[in-house]
This record gives sequence, structure tokens and C-alpha cells, in this order.
Amino acid sequence: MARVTSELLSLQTLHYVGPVCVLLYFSLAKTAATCFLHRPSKGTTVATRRYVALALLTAVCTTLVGQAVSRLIQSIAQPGTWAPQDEVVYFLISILAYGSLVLGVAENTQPIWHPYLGSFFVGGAFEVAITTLEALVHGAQNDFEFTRLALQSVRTVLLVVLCLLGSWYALQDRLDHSNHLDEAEPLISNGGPTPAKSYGAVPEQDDDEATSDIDSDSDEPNETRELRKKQRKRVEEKGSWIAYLKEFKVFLPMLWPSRDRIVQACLAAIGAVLVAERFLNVLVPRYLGFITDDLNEGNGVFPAHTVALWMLFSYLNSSAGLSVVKSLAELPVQQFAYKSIGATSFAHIMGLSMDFHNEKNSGELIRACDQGQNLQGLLEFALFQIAPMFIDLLIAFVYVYLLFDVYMSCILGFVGIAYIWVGAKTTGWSVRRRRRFNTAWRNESKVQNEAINNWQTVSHFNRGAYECDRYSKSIDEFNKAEMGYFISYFIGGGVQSLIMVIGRLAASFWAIYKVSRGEVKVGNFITLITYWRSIESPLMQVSWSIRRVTQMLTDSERLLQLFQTEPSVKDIPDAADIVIKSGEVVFEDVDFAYDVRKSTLKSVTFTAKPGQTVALVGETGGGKSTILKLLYRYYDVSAGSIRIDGQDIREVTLDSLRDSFGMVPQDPALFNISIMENVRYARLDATDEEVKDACRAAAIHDKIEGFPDGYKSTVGERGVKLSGGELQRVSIARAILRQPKIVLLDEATSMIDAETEAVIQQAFRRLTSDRTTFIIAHRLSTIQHADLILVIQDGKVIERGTHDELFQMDGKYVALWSRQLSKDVKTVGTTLHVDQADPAQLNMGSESTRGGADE
Ligand SMILES: Nc1ncnc2c1ncn2[C@@H]1O[C@H](COP(=O)(O)OP(=O)(O)OP(=O)(O)O)[C@@H](O)[C@H]1O
Repeated sequence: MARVTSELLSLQTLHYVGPVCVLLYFSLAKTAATCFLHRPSKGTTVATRRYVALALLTAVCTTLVGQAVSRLIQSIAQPGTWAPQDEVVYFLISILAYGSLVLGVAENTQPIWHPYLGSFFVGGAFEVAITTLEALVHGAQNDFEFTRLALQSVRTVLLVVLCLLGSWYALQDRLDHSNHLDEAEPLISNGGPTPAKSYGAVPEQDDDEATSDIDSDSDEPNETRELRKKQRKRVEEKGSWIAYLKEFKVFLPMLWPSRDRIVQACLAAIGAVLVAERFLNVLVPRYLGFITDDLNEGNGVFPAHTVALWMLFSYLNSSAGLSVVKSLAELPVQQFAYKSIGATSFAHIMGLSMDFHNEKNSGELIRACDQGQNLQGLLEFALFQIAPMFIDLLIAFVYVYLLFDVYMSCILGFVGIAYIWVGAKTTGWSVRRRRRFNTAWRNESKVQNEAINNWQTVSHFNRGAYECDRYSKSIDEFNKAEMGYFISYFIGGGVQSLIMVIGRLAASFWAIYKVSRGEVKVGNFITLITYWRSIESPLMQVSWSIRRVTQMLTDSERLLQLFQTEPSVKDIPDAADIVIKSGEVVFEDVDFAYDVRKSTLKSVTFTAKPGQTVALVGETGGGKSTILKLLYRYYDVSAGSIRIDGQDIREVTLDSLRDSFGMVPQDPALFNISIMENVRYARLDATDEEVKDACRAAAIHDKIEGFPDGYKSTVGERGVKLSGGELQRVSIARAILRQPKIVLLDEATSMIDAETEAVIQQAFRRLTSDRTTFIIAHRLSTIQHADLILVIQDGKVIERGTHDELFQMDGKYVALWSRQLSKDVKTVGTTLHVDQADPAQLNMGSESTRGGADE
């Protein structure tokens, strides 16, 4: 008897533990396979395997249903023989577990086998034990028991067959895989790592192929597809999604307020409210149940104490209670994250080098920052929504069990798993659609941006209608993508709600049944009905959280990639500030290329002595501006070095280096603010008078005074309200105001007529006296008094010297003069045969064409 009792006890325990273990193993192994990027099997035998597994697993489920039906028929035919609780739970959870396996194989054309095979082994082992104990404890005393034992045995055999077949296939895969490697391996190994052999999985497949069905978006622009490809490569290099997600830790310092005590206090307050809410979620319905039971007793006593507590708990749990504290505390936390993500990404973008800014698309960049802001809620979300949600679910399982019985927990389990499964499926669809939606959204703003920014080009070619059509099409694309996304979102939500309703009805039905039989008090039913809402909300949150987190991660991919873009020019560790005493600049054997396939500068060597003016002349595209860009350290030299007062510019801080220059660029751009503020941008602490002095020196003061709003006039985007010459003069005023140590003038007067140029020569002389100066000018008269003139052609210095020395050489410099002179002479209607002109004549000519520029 004692033996039978212990065997019965073992059987009952196995009934609970067995199916739960299968379900747990399968869920964990599947999650791990996804996280660690296990590859699905591929090949001709895969379909056969799948069908065999599907058939056998369906048979396993059928035996379970058969057993359950036999029990049901027996209990109807022989009243009072209802199955014991452990057996019912065993049927229910086993159907859930093996049903999940069937679904998994059915919906995946290329399953990853090892979670299934492991589950077969776990399930098989338990089934062998359960069948043996079943035979020992119950035997086959009647037809019903015989049928059930037979079905139980068939299931055990089926699982053993699944184990053997699975192992055989896995072995075959390993052999195939190693043969494949042997054939593919070179005779002499290159010592590279051998691809990891994953159990039940076969050879590597092409990257794109492997993931194409998961996240390829056929209508993505190439650029985005390229980004995602890079991202996939990174995930694969990292080896798992977990390792990939670790990359998001760059955002952690932006989300976690390590130094802000107030925000930390807010986080603590939110945490305390969350703990209190967990208790209140249970206490409010429980006290309502107590009140119902008290009233049900009908003894005429008002349950004042219970009612008072119920009212207090209800108030605290309401939206006017603790959630107000939570909402108030959340605000500083959100603002902290908003500010730190925004400010860090802005600083990062501003710190990126010229190569990045030349390639960037501003609209896309701004959208990336906007979308990246979604991450602001991530930490708060993980800590204050996801964690409490799991705690709530755990509490719910135990609580409904205590209120009713294990069947109520099973109902909750079924509802939960079905709800989460549907949620995960719909998330899969909607993530893909969400990406398409994001892409279409970005594209729409890109088209809009491009057209508005290039309004002049659009109007030059009269392409207004074309641009409107292009924009209208991009809106159509956006609407289509939005529709696709929201349809999948709503359908998914609808199906999930249906599951919730069915779950609520099933739970109510079972509760009413128990109350009607007098097994539990009516207060428990009231508690359950009130509490069910608290159960639904974490369940809803599970799938919503999957959606939200995937959405947050998808949206912030771009920002992550942006953060991973390092500036190509940056300070070396421990770089010191530059110290400029005299301002000697030395270029030594400088080579440079924008693109490795084409060299731009070759062996450029020269010295600008302190206070000297160095002029760079030559044909367009020769590399003159590039020399200034290298000096400004927009790019680093490929070979050679640039030194200022003996300090290599790569070894000093960028800030101190750039602070030393005053640059007048070829195409100056202004902010759309007043002229006063635009000029003051060069030296933020300059007084109004200093700004005006600088403008006087740049011969633009009178002009500005002539504008209706004077110095307060705004200049339009990038300064479009000013003429080219005015723009250049404002830019010169800025350089004058800056009082730099080294002056860089890149075609600073190209749009200024010779007469005005003569006026500002004085200012130039003041600006450049005692300052090392670099001038690029196509109008050669501007540079003829330079201390050193470098003639640049095809990235090389082909001639060097003063104006007179170069004229003696009678080379390229003279040819440039001749060409310019001929142009100038032609403009005044005189034909001069420059080929025949001698340098002296040309020199004189140049003086005359300058129109007294020097004076
Ligand atoms: N950001 C860039 N990326 C790739 N190539 C570039 C870039 N900037 C300039 N180049 C190329 O480098 C070469 C030198 O250009 P650079 O602007 O230095 O010439 P330049 O002598 O100043 O011409 P210009 O007198 O017309 O201003 C040109 O062939 C140009 O096309």
C-alpha cells in the first residue's frame, strides 16, 4: 500500500512537472536560438524532415486529446469518476506544450531543430516514467483505462521515435557539414577560425539570404538597405543579438542620471510608487471581496473597517492617487533623457569631420535625431514597465490559484501564452511595416527638403510642376506605408483583444461554477472579476512592450550608427593647445587624396615665414583650396606634415588650432539673423562699435546703414538677401573682427568689383600686416605683392617665387597673367595679342587693369 502511495505521489508530481519542463525548455531554447543567431537547416531533406516531425507531433497531440476525451466519456458514463486534478493539469499543459511544437514546425519552413529535439528528449524521458507509473498505479482495469494506457504508450513510442530520428538527422548534418568543410578547405589552412557547428543546423548561408525573409524591405532606399546590411554584418560579427544590443550601451550614460541627484530622487520615488501599486492591485479587489462576503452574511452590521480600507486603497490606486506622484516624478526623468540624447547627438554631429558633412543629407540626419529621441523612455520603460509587468504576472498566477484552484491558473496560462504568441506574430509584421513607414516618412521629408533648399535651381529649369509631382508621389508612398502599418497594427490588436475576452469569459464561467457549487465564497468571484483587469493589463503590456522595444530599437538604429561614426579628424590623446608666437607655417612633402584612387596633392613643400603673405594661384581644380583645408585641418594629410611654429597640427587640439585662424571662404554663408549678429559670430564678445569698425574696414558699413533696418536687417537663409559681393564683405568684416593669428583668404574678393576691392585693400593690409596670410585669388592683381607666390597645377607646386621672380621665369605664371589680361582687354573691346606681349608690358597692363587697387 505504502509503495502504491509513493508511486501515486510520484505520478502526480510528474503530471505537474513533466509538461511544464517541456514547455519551459522549448521556450528557453527557442529564445536562445534567436538570440545567438542559430542558422536554420537548409537543403533538400529539410521539407521531408519537417513533414515527418509534423506528422509525429500531431499524432502526439492526438493521443493527448484522445486520453482527455476518454476521461470525459468515462466521467459521463460513470458519474463520480472525474479525473483527478493532476491528470487534468497534465492534459492541459501537455496540449499547450506539444501544440506549441506543432505550431512551431508548421509555421516555419526552415526550423532551427535543436529546441525541438531537446524538447523530444525531455518529453520522452517524462513520458517513459509516467507510462510506467501509470501501468503500475492504475493498470488497465476497464476499457477506459486500457484505452488511456494504450494512448499513453503510443505517445511514449512516438516521442522515442522522434528522439531517434532527430538524433539521426543531426548526426547526418554533422557528417555532411564536415565533408563540406573538408572539400572547401584549402590544403594549407590559413589558420582562420572554423565556423561554429551548431547542433542540428547545417552550413552557413549567404548573409542576405539568411536574413532576407526576416527584415528585408524591398522598397527601402539603397542607403538604408546599405545601413541595415552593415548592421546585420555587425550582429553576425558580434555573434548574437545580445552582443549587438550591448552596442546600445552608448546610450546608457545619456539615460542614466549618474550625477543628477534630483533625477535620481525622482527615479527612487517612481520605484516606491511601483512597489506600492503591486500591493494595491491585489488589495483593492480583495477588500471588495471581503465587503461582498460581509454583506452576504446579512447580519446587519456595516463593515466600516473593511469599507474604510477599501476606500483608502481605491483612492491610492486611482489616477488621483499615487499615479499623480509617479507622473510628476517621471517628467524630470524624461526631460533629463531628452536633453542628454539631444545635446549629445547634436554635439556629435557638429564634431564630425568635413568628409561626413560633405556626404550628409540634413533632412535624414535631423530625422535620425528625432527618432533617436524615442530611446529617452527606454530605461524608464525597462525598469518601470517591463519589470513590474512580469512581477504582476507572477503574482496573478499565484493569486488566482489561492482564490480558486490550479485550473484558474491554467486558464490564465492559456490566455497569456495565446495572447503573447499572437502579439509576437503581429509584432513581426508590424516591425517590417514600421520600417517601411519610417523609410517613406524620411523620403517624404527628403524630397520636400531638397526641393525647398534648391528652389533657385528648380525655378531656373522651371521644374516647379515636376517637384510638386515628385512630392505628391512621395506622400502617396507615405500614405500607403502608413496604411499598411496601421492595418497590421489594428488587426493584431483586434485578435489580441478577442483572446482577452475569451479568457475573461472562461475565467468567469469557472468562477461561477465553483461559487454555485459552494466551493468558494461569492467574494472570491467579485475579487476575480475586479482583479482580472489587473491581470489583463500586464498581459497587454507584454506584447505591447515587445512592440515598443523593437520599435524603439528600430527607430534608434540610425542614431546608433551615427554615434558609431567617428570623426576622421580628431584630437590625439593628451593633445596640447597650439602656441603661436611668430606664425611660421611649414608644409613638408604633403600628400593628400580625397579618394584613395586619385591623388589630389603631391609632395607640396613650402614655408610661409612669420608675417609673410603666401599666394596660391593656378588653374581651377589644381588643389589650392585643398591646401587651406589641410591647414585648417578639415582633413589630415596622407603623408608629410604641416607645422605651425614647429608644432605638427595633428598633435595640437583642434579647438586651439581653429581658434588661431581667420577664414574668408570662397562661398561664405550667413545665418538667417541680423547682420550685426552675423558679424559678431566671429567674436562673440565684440561690442556694436567694434562690429561697425570691422564693417567700415570691409567697406560694407555704408551699405548696411543704407538698408531699411540697418544692422538689424536679417539676411535670409545662408545670406541670400545679400549680393555675392556684399556677402564677401560681411565675411571679410568677420575676419577683421576676429583678429586672428593666421589669415586664410580663399577667393575673398572674387565677387567684388575692382573699385571696391581697392577700397578694402587698406583693410586687408591692416588685417594681414604682421600676420601670416594665405591668399587664393584668380584675379592675379590681388596677389602680386605677395611675399611668396605658389603656382599650383595638378596638386603640385610647379613654380614659386615673388611676382618679379616668376615673371623672370616666363612660365605658367606668365601664361596665367596673359590669359587674364587678354580676357580683361577683350572686355573693353581691345584686341591684344598676348602671346606676343612681354612680361614688362603685361606687368604694366596688370597695373592698369587693377584700376589703382593698391592705392
Ligand atoms: N570633398 C571633395 N571630395 C572629393 N574631391 C574633391 C573634394 N573637394 C575637392 N575635390 C577635388 O579635388 C581637386 C582640387 O580641388 P580644390 O577645390 O582644392 O581646387 P582649387 O584649386 O581650389 O580649385 P578652384 O580654383 O576652382 O577653387 C578637384 O579635382 C576637386 O574636384
